[in-house]
Amino acid sequence: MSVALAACGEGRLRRQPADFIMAESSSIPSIRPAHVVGTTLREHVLQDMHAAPGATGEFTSLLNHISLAIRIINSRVRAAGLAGLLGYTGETNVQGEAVQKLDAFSNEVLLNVLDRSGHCGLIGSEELDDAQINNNHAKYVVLFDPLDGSSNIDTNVGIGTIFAVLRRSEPKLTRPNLADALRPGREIVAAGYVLYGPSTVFVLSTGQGTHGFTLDPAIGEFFLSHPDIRVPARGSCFSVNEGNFSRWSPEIQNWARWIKGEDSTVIVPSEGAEPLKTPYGARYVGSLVADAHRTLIKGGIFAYPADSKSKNGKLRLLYEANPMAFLFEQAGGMATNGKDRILEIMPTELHQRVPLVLGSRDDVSVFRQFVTGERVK
Ligand SMILES: O=P(O)(O)OC[C@H]1O[C@](O)(COP(=O)(O)O)[C@@H](O)[C@@H]1O
Repeated sequence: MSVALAACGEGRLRRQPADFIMAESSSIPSIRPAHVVGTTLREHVLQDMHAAPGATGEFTSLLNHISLAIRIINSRVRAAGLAGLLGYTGETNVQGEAVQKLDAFSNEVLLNVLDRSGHCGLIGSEELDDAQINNNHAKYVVLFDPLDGSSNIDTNVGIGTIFAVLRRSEPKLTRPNLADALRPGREIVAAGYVLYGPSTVFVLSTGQGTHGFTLDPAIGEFFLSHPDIRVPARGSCFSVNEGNFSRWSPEIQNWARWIKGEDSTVIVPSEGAEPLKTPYGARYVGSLVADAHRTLIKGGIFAYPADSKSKNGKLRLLYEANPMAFLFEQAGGMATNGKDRILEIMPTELHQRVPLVLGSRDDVSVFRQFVTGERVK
């Protein structure tokens, strides 16, 4: 790609992609830099911080440290087969799952970088039995799933990292403890996930909408690519592991039959809305991050309900369901356990599981109507 030096106001010269310059050279003084270099994740978070009264910069620094850990993990995910990071460590984690080398590596990177940040009073990870006290008087709690979609690691299918950040109430007065983490999701101050897919996309919310950033591998920087994501009110795809059908409750089986168009009941999700058109298409990757990302962008519904084998579903409340629910709600979507709002659930354990249903408002409302019996057929 050729570059040229061009004026960009204030008399400074700046390198620009030549083909862009040619198009507008007739009005060099009016070239707007924004066209050339997107907003970086760092700048976006800084803008958010400036909007927050009494901000000290610690929050921004914490998010920048998380972004650093993500870029390190990304570099190894993209070359896992060459870096000897495929396969298992031989250990079993607190979930009873065999730990994969990439799980362990990603966990170590996040623990190391968060420790170095100095901003974490407490850290909780899917790969750690207990929450870790880090810096006694630090403000924040970070809870994460270092590598989500483990069953897809060795087959090069989309995997991800998920995290949530909470602010401790009295960091200067109290020692960090588990109670700092066992708080409802509505108290989250930031949540995000990263999808290591065809490109690396970081979806983040600090409570001012949900935004997506794409990593430019040539520069090693995340740039704003999906500003202010809005989940469509309804979609045309459903995402669930139908292999569990026989274990679902009759209500959820009814919902599945309906959404596949096996029964022709016409459903109008809310007063005055258009009827929902079935059958929906089926999409299921088996990585929460990949299935949730598609649902966030295109709409529709993702569900990992409870079943006769896993009474509370499979996914973990604190570092899978809560961060996803925060991001979806900030994008105008919905997240429920089938009855209650995920972000209202009061946690009792670090690794507790919860049924998770998230997606478009119309689609999730109908799921809830089937589960609550408001709608049988
Ligand atoms: O294979 P199943 O039972 O459909 O479960 C898939 C679900 O389990 C998970 O892999 C659990 O997450 P981890 O890989 O982090 O343990 C989710 O990403 C995914 O949605």
